[in-house]
Amino acid sequence: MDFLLDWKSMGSLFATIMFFRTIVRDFIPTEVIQALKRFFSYFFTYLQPKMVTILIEEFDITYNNELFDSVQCYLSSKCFSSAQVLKLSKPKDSKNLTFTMDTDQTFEDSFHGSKLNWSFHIVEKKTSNLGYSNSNENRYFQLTFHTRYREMVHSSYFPHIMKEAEIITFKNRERKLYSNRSLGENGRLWSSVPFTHPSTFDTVAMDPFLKNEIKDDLMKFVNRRDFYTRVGRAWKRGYLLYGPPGTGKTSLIASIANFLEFDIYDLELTAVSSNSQLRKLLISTTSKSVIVVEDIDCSLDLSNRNKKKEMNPDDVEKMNINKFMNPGHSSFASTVSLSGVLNFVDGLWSSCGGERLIIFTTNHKEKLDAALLRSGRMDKHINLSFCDIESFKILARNYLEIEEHEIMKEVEEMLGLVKMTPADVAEVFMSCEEDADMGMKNVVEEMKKRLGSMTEEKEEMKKHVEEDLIIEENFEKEEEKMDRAS
Ligand SMILES: Nc1ncnc2c1ncn2[C@@H]1O[C@H](COP(=O)(O)OP(=O)(O)OP(=O)(O)O)[C@@H](O)[C@H]1O
Repeated sequence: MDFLLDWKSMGSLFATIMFFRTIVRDFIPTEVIQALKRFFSYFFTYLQPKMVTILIEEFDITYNNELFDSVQCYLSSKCFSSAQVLKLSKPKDSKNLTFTMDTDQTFEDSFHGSKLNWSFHIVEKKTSNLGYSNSNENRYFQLTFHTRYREMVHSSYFPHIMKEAEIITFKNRERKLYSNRSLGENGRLWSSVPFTHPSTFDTVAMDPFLKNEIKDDLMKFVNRRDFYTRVGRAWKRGYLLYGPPGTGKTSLIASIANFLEFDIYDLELTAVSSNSQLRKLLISTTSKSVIVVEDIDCSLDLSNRNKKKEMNPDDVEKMNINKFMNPGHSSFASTVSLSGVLNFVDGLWSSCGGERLIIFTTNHKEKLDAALLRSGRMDKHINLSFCDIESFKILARNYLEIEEHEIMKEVEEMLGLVKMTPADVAEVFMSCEEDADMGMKNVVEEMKKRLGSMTEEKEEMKKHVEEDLIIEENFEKEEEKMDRAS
């Protein structure tokens, strides 16, 4: 019954509509109907939110779209919380797993209170081989947002995405240790392995004040990009680490690279044949890198800037061929000059604005040319010296896991009498297999042994001096006798 009633009311409704439609058609002029239609269409369109859509394709006609990569990186760090289907991967050179959105997935981002909708799509390409990519697919991100956010998206949101992506990429990458020791192999100038040296500012044994000073200096350096641009200087800083062997120069370099999360370029100057090759190597360095030249005094004859190479190019060529045929041979002729090295230190050849820290190490600072040492080239001279009690305590903490010990006072007194490098102390501790008492006892014994041999050496020297004096006296007496006789 209800069913029948329903059908009846439907029929009467339909009849009423038809009746009104006829009245409207017959009695209202067409112009008024058109105007009403326009009004309603405008009214409903106005009520709907006005949206803007931006498409970010992976490849433009001729180039790889970097913004696509930035968006991908940015969204992969965000979409885990809300997207329903995600792809998981581990990119090369990255230490972290990466999530990416799957096809046709959507993600809502919010930025400064505005809602922004992202989706990811793949479509088949209609034309092929025109663009940068050889792939048959066109991958793109679609961003949809209200038109009132147009300006904000352009001026703030995209720059924010690019900055975030840069930070994420930087944090995710595996840092590299680059070395030019395999120069020439595989046609590459640098070979690289992930950088995993464990030395940090906590483990390196040195004066705590100096340590903090270095950290502050490094932080100031990396945060002063605008300053370097303003004053028109290359964004680089030069450190000279000097001191006896085994005092931690290499360990400090590793700590600095770990602290800044920079790559390390280990530049072997003796394997670089010319200034132009040095320039090529430098241009190939990436930003955020530490370029290290160890034992600069042994690398090249850098003591005199004006010294001219007298060898003619044919001799140089012959010697270099000889070196490659016989790697142990010492006659490899490098034409890298001091002025070439100074250009390198001055940042003249650095191709882009990224920050670079140049570190030279030497055991003999006095051998280096003053031009190399002046500030602006070597901005900071860091002296790493023999162990004092502060450095010793850091080593004891690292190797033996102790802060204090009953014979620490004796160690302090002994350190005032004998010279022990941190490497010497570390060596003794290494052999004690973390037995703190044995480590401390052995180190004191080692110091006493050294003190003993120092005393013996002194005695020996004293004896020699006394003998020389006696010989001299005898000689003078003989001369006097001969004078008197004549
Ligand atoms: N200051 C230090 N702090 C911690 N460990 C150190 C320190 N100095 C030396 N060592 C230990 O001694 C070893 C050799 O030190 P390192 O190579 O850093 O010295 P270096 O001054 O660079 O020597 P060289 O001038 O011979 O190259 C390191 O592996 C480290 O274990």
